Amino acid sequence: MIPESDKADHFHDECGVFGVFDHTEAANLTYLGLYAQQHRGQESAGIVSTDGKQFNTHRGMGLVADIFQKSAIKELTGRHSIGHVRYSTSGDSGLRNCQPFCYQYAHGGIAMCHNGNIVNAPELRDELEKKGSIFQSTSDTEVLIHLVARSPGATMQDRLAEAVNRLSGGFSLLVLVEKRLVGVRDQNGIRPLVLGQLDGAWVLASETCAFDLIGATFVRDVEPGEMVVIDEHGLQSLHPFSESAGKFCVFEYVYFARPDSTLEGVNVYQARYRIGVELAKESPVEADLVIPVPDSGVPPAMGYAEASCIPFQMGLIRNHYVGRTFIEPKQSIRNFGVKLKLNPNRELIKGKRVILVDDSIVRGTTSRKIVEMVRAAGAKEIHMRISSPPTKHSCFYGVDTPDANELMANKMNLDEMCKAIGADSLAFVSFEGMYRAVGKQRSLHCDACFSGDYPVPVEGKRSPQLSLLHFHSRRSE
Ligand SMILES: O=P(O)(O)OC[C@H]1O[C@H](OP(=O)(O)OP(=O)(O)O)[C@H](O)[C@@H]1O
Ligand SMILES: NC(=O)CC[C@H](N)C(=O)O
Ligand code: SF4
Ligand SMILES: [Mg+2]
Repeated sequence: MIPESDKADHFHDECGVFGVFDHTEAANLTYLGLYAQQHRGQESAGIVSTDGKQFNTHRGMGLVADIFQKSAIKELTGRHSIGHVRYSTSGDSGLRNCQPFCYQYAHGGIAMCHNGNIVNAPELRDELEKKGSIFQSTSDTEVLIHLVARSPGATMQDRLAEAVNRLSGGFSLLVLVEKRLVGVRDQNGIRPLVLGQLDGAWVLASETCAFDLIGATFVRDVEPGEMVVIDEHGLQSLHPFSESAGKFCVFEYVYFARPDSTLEGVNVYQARYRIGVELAKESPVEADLVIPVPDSGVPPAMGYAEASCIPFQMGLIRNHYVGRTFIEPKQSIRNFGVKLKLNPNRELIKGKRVILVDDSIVRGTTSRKIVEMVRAAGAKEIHMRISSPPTKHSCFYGVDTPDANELMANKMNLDEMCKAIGADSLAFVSFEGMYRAVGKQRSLHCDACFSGDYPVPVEGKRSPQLSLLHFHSRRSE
């Protein structure tokens, strides 16, 4: 298990969901859909399937390929299935909080999973416990299941709509009942959810890269505030929430989503590349090489290099067989972890003025180490260029982030940050440049971690990470 104190070193990927209705290979497809979305969460994964009567569940800690052996998938019978890869934001990362959750209630079996964060989950849980609810986990998802179970609504859609209307936060969720698959995107559409078709069956996923792997056709994004209900009669689109034009997370384009995904009509790779172009126009500097910090820095560095007519070179080589830096247990080892993961190519760098391009500076641990390594490899000058505005605030909508006071840009101005990471110059793309590159109006996006403008109120909230745990340990003191 990942020690909680060490998890929030960077902004980390969120969760990924996948669902399929009425396909002979439902569980296999879900396995592949999760496999393609592994980048969105590596702590745990799970699949629930049903034949319309009985529900089957398999969940485990770790990576999709390790959790699901052939035998486990064989047990996941039935033509309908949902699955989840998790990076925790509410509740610890243990097995009890793995998704999907699957329960029996007054109306039969119900399974549920989501990507996002229910900001008012602690308050709702408190209220539910006072009414007698007993929880098996510390996850925010379980709060929603209780709300659905207690709802007096006549149909599943009514019960779910009533429950979801009580939630505050950002979430894309999948619900599987005996003969229905439901996908819901919160009214701001903060987290992604896409709809596709395969062999006549409907599929839902966080990102289109999941459809590419299984050969499904992308149909459309689920709209902000939309509930799609899929059953034997087809797909029904409902809008049970108050209208909103949407506030899709702009960080999906900057970092979280896979570059080969297209979300809300924008290809992620192209958006990143164009941010690099904007960055080069806004913050040019004379240099010999443009070097990306792999992997996330590659597309913006390519854009920067093209726009500035400075050669692009892979001056930092990444070892892809090393675990992500955030799972290292101690600060001393974590620093060592950066060296394990990235190694400068001395022959390229020696005596050169280099521009390093990365997507974000969060705590600054990575950037500081990289600048140090590149300097030690003989670089004459190091100019750091970042393809997002300074990250000054925590995310409360499904992304694991450090407390705001641990974010470098929250405490320091540009000059201080430049000094702290040891670069010769430092520049971030502007909000205008980022949105020009994305090609959408700023008002259609959440950019709270850069601007502090939270589309859903978060007053009085601590870091979203472990909010439920903190809440409960405080209460038991
Ligand atoms: O605030 P810092 O400590 O400087 O960290 C920021 C870096 O961490 C993340 O990359 P990560 O190493 O997780 O790998 P990735 O780019 O391949 O996802 C992010 O993309 C930045 O590159
Ligand atoms: N990153 C996420 O989307 C997490 C989903 C949910 N809040 C959990 O912690 O399980
Ligand atoms: S706060 Fe940042 S990471 Fe969180 S949803 Fe908004 S833009 Fe995305
Ligand atoms: Mg990176």
